[in-house]
Amino acid sequence: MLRVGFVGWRGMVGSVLMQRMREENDFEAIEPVFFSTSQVGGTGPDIGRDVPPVKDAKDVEALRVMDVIVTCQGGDYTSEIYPRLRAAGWDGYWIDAASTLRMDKDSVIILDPVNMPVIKNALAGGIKNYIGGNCTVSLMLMAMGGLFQNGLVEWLTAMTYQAASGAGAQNMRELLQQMDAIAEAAKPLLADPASAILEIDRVVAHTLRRPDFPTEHFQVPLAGSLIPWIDREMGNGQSREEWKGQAETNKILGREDRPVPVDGVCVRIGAMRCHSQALTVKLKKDVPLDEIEEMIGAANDWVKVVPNRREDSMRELTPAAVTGTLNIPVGRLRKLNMGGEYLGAFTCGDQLLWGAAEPLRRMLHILREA
Ligand SMILES: NC(=O)C1=CN([C@@H]2O[C@H](COP(=O)(O)OP(=O)(O)OC[C@H]3O[C@@H](n4cnc5c(N)ncnc54)[C@H](OP(=O)(O)O)[C@@H]3O)[C@@H](O)[C@H]2O)C=CC1
Ligand SMILES: N[C@@H](CC(=O)OP(=O)(O)O)C(=O)O
Repeated sequence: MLRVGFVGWRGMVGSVLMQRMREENDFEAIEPVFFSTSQVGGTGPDIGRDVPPVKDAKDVEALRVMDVIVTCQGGDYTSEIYPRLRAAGWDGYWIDAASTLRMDKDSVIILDPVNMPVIKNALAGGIKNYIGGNCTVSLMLMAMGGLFQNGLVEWLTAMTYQAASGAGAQNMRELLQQMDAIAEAAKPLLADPASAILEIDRVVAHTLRRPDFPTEHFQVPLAGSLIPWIDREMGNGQSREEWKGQAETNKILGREDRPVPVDGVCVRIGAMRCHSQALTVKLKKDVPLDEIEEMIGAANDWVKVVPNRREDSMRELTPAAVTGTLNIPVGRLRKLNMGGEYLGAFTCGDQLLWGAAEPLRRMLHILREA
């Protein structure tokens, strides 16, 4: 039985991972050991049976006896502990949610419904590091995998609508605090059906600009607004989130030597945990729309083509419909005015599931079967 160390299981991504592993009875087939940087000696998560007390996540000797380490603890932890572990001779499998090791030549970015052959090749070649991809990239590829599989994508742009959860748990809380502050300010006027809408709007705008509006984590209002920048500046006008689009897509697909151009604008909006994306795809040839829909819908078990109609789009293609599920709806599919080779699409996915925890859970399963 594989001895698997879990680090970061108390965090947001880690909690979703624990929940999914319980749902799929994954703990039955492994010997789990739980680690923490702050709860040493405490009780591990409820997995339906007794587990040993929580161990120190910085104790290299305790980590070294694991066959596999799964970490959702964050990039700083990876940077500190991973090199020490390898330097101590540890030869196990490292499965990580953080971006630190993603682009290393000794790492594979895991998204098995899209790149199982890349993962299998890497396992056969002795690669030991398997890293979850950026949530936006993983969700785009789960949606558009069929077009990539069929070699139809000349280039792709993504205009994103990214949820607060991508910035962390504290940011999700702050989004709700911001919503609450706005609602409180507008309440008296809202209660009066005769109040003027422009007066309500004035109060809301004033509230967003008040110095005591809660912006400790986002730095600016997100509720009632948006933030057109995610992650740090790359120095060429791109944000790091936008840079990951091309870099990670091509690494996942195993085609870094002949990359498909991918670029766009990444924007934070006031959704809780679902990232949405409006995509423009330049196809290599003018393929009929019904064939495109078939390719997209057949690519994996979770993607679903939503008919390009108002009612279906409003009901099925939204964060409200998708949150907490593994579904990847793709809709608004149509040829754009630019010509038959230009495809418009819209997709939405839970960034804590396919965007973070699920590829890690599935990698563990792949290792068990190997
Ligand atoms: N958030 C996201 O959407 C995504 C995140 N990732 C990556 O996953 C990693 C972790 O992200 P995320 O899960 O958001 O991080 P969190 O901040 O939610 O959790 C990280 C760690 O913080 C510690 N912690 C301190 N206080 C608490 C508390 N009150 N409740 C729970 N944990 C606490 C825990 O470690 P300890 O037990 O040691 O105290 C926990 O494992 C990052 O590298 C991130 O880049 C990847 C894809 C998406
Ligand atoms: N950057 C993503 C979340 C994230 O954690 O990405 P990455 O795993 O690439 O650091 C967002 O803000 O929505």
